[in-house]
Amino acid sequence: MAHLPPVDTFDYIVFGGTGDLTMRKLLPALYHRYRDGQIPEDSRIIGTARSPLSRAEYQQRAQAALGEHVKPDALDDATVQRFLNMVYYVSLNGAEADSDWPALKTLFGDASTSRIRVYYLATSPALYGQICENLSREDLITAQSRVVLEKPIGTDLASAEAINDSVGRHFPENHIFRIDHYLGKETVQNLIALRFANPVFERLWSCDAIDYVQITAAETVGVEGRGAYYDRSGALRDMIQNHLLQVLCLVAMDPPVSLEADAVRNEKLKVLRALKPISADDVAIYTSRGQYARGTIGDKTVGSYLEDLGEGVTSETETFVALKAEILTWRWGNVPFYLRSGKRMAEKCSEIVIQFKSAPWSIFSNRPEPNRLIIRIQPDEGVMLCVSTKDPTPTDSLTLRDADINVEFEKAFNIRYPDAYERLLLDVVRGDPILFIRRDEVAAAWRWIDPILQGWKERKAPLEPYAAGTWGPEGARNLLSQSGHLWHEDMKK
Ligand SMILES: NC(=O)C1=CN([C@@H]2O[C@H](COP(=O)(O)OP(=O)(O)OC[C@H]3O[C@@H](n4cnc5c(N)ncnc54)[C@H](OP(=O)(O)O)[C@@H]3O)[C@@H](O)[C@H]2O)C=CC1
Ligand SMILES: O=C1O[C@H](COP(=O)(O)O)[C@@H](O)[C@H](O)[C@H]1O
Repeated sequence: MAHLPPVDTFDYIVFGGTGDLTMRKLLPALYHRYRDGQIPEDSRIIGTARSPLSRAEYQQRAQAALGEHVKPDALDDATVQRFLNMVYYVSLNGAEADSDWPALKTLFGDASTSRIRVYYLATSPALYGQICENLSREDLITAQSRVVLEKPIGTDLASAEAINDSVGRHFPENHIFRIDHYLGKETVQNLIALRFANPVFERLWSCDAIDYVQITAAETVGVEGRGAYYDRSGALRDMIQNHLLQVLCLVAMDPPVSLEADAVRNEKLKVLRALKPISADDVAIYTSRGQYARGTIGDKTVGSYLEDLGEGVTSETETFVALKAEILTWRWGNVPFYLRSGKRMAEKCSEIVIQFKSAPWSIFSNRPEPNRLIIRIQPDEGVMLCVSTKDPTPTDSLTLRDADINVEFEKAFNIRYPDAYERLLLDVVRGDPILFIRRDEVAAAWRWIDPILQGWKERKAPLEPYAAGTWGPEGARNLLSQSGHLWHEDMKK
């Protein structure tokens, strides 16, 4: 492995330290970076939550989480023990002024104020403002402090603005890191390299050559233990408002003048602001929403969303959304961007499909299929260009056959692909905001999403059931077929 320069010593204070995200993603990510020598031994990871746990009990939970979420070949006892030595716990209600803030203060002790302090808010966003208020009142925000906000920030534009105002009263914008883990995925970052280091693509990257774009994030899991959160959120707020719109921005933005964070964010913002509004009255034309019913995934029969929520529960929350977005710019005139995301779908797969226009004329006995560029975000990260080649069968005519130019990154570079959080957690310590979302981007995304939510609330588009293990409801197919387009559904191709 190449030498990875260590970051400066830090204290990472995770509010929501006993939660699903911390156990499943944050601790394993920090472990991997520690194992690769990027985290100095005198750094500390301080979990906080209301649960009354001793440090030893929290370390046991952390150890169990590593056992469950880190591959065995990356776990060795000595490294795990040294990592656990960095782990602390403070029982604290982040939302209450009279909670045990002195315990946190004592833990900081007389550590130099030049030590980097990261407050990671992995709780409900409704608590972000109060936590920051308490940190400020307790004088725990130093010049070297940063705050990380998990998504989704708010449930609409008004609540997002209120949260951003309340956090912004205590942290300057350049110390606020709004995380979107899709931006930390290698292949999503690779979009910048693919587009702006390879003129062969960028020259074709517009309505001149591109027919339509599809961005999919499909999951086979249901809501698992997160029903209480998810039922108030739904797929549009959980996945589209943040992850898929961010991916859309990277696909659609103009070349930034540099890789300086604001240069990139300015270009993304232009895309968000150029999205054609979908009014509440138009949701039936531009969107499809669904909720999973019982079905089969692989050879396993799984229950419906309502069954997953619990007996006797009713809900109109969407677990699937597809929509047709349009970007009102010269580059993207008349190029639909189809976005879709759902739970309990046929396969776990996130990908971008760039569908090029057909050849204007064919001299062959069969027509060439239009070229298609598939950027696989996960799993099997890679890029595949589908081209027409000569069929090698010795017939009397020159006929065409489809073939793929396929690069699988993990194989090509012979390296374990890091989880998105591994990159992002250390970027916060480095103070590098390029893969984090600026406040105006959050607002622009909600401004576009709000009327869709309103139209759905007014029931202007049906909530269709779809069988678990399929690609979503009929409405999603109709959304494309009316323009003669098809979803890419055989992800292996
Ligand atoms: N889980 C995931 O995969 C993802 C989650 N997120 C976001 O991350 C955040 C956390 O999600 P997740 O981990 O799933 O949620 P969980 O419900 O699993 O965890 C919530 C955590 O917050 C703590 N908590 C609740 N209230 C308080 C309080 N008043 N003071 C201090 N701690 C408190 C809980 O512990 P206790 O009850 O002991 O206080 C628990 O540790 C959410 O914003 C979510 O949207 C984003 C992307 C993915
Ligand atoms: O942010 C979220 O993302 C996950 C999907 O992430 P992925 O990296 O596995 O694609 C999703 O399950 C969750 O509901 C959502 O909150």
